[in-house]
Amino acid sequence: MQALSTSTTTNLKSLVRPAPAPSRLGCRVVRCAFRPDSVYFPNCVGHCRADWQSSCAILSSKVLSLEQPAEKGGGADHVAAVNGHRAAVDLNLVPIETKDSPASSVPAPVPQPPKALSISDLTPAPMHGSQLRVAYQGVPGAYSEAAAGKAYPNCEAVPCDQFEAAFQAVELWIADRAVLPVENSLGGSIHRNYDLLLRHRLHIVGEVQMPVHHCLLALPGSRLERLSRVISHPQALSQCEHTITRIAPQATREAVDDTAGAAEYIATNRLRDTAAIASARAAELYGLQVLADGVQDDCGNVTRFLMLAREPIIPRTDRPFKTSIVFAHNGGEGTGVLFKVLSAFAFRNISLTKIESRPHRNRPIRLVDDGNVGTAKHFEYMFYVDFEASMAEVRAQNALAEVQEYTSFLRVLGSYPMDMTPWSPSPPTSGGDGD
Ligand SMILES: O=C(O)C(=O)C[C@]1(C(=O)O)C=C[C@@H](O)C=C1
Repeated sequence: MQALSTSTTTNLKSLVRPAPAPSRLGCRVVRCAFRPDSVYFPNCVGHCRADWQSSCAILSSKVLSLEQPAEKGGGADHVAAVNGHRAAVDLNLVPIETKDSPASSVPAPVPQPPKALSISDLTPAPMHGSQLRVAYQGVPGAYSEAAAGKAYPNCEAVPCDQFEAAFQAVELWIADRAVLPVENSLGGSIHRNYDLLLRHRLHIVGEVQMPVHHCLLALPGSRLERLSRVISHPQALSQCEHTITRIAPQATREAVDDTAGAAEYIATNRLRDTAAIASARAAELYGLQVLADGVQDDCGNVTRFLMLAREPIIPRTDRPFKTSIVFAHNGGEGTGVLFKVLSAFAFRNISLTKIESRPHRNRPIRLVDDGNVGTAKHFEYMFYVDFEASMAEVRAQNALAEVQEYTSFLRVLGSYPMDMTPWSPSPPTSGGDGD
């Protein structure tokens, strides 16, 4: 299957069924300060549907945690019930950019990526029966496709040419879920997806961690010493940097959209001097030979993927949960805000598993006139934090209520079960682990 592209999802907007809106009965309509184009209802929960859902998830979780023991046999996504009350933590504070997304920070691919799928090749999701459709970035054989299969066994994986297309596929009901990488143990964070999480209104409903075992693939008969070029996803290139320098020092590296797409490109264009870093499955799919197996720089190479949906899940307390938030604070509110935020978790014994900062695109720079010493410029940031607690827990609700006091906006991206599957590093093989 060819990959779904952003432009085709945009064209489909007029064809897909819009998400149902919350009832407006009895509510006063007000313009949102951050989003003048949007309306919200002061006596209802949330300024817009996604906020409303996040708030409802928290409210519902409070009801669950107070009134009844959590149900057994979790894992499935449950749609949050609406209870019509105002959230204790108001989550309607995030400015959303309305402009088209800027160009990716990833350098433009040198080889042409696989041709994007025409939208007419996809049936909109509401008609597709019982099989869950899961959008991922890449083409068949990509690690993200494998992650989609791990997250949702027996799903129909829907390839998308860009991360943004995967978000849109879910928003436009072409897919039911998206599975997207956010961080890798060697390459670090996939910043693009952090930015897109904020720009779009999907909810994190789960996570999966996948060991990533890379191979160096080329046309049958190719030789390592004759390679002039190695192409792959930028993350994969960075995860294999030292190994490739060691085994093919003469080869230049070029970034393309995904690992399996690199393999497909070599096969389609019969490129004898080029190799791809991709999975063994990509070698099988595109008829390539494995020149070196296990070319990642460390055998403990693992990528964490998030599962995204239109609806949040109701947080529970019968299994370990993680919650992801994003916040920003006003520069004028004094120093130590980050310290105060972190202490709100520390005092409640809540462990943080990740903290990430990204430029605050709506307000990138703060000017500070510091007495007679001139005007100082500070960069402004959005902070993303993952913590080990469920929003169904009172300590997490209290921590967030406190965080809200220190911040100018705050959004819960999702409260979801932690991936607890046992993991062991991939065995060392011919190519990798040489350092
Ligand atoms: O190109 C792929 O195969 C992907 O699924 C993308 C991706 C990533 O973005 O990190 C996923 C897992 C690996 O870390 C390498 C690449």
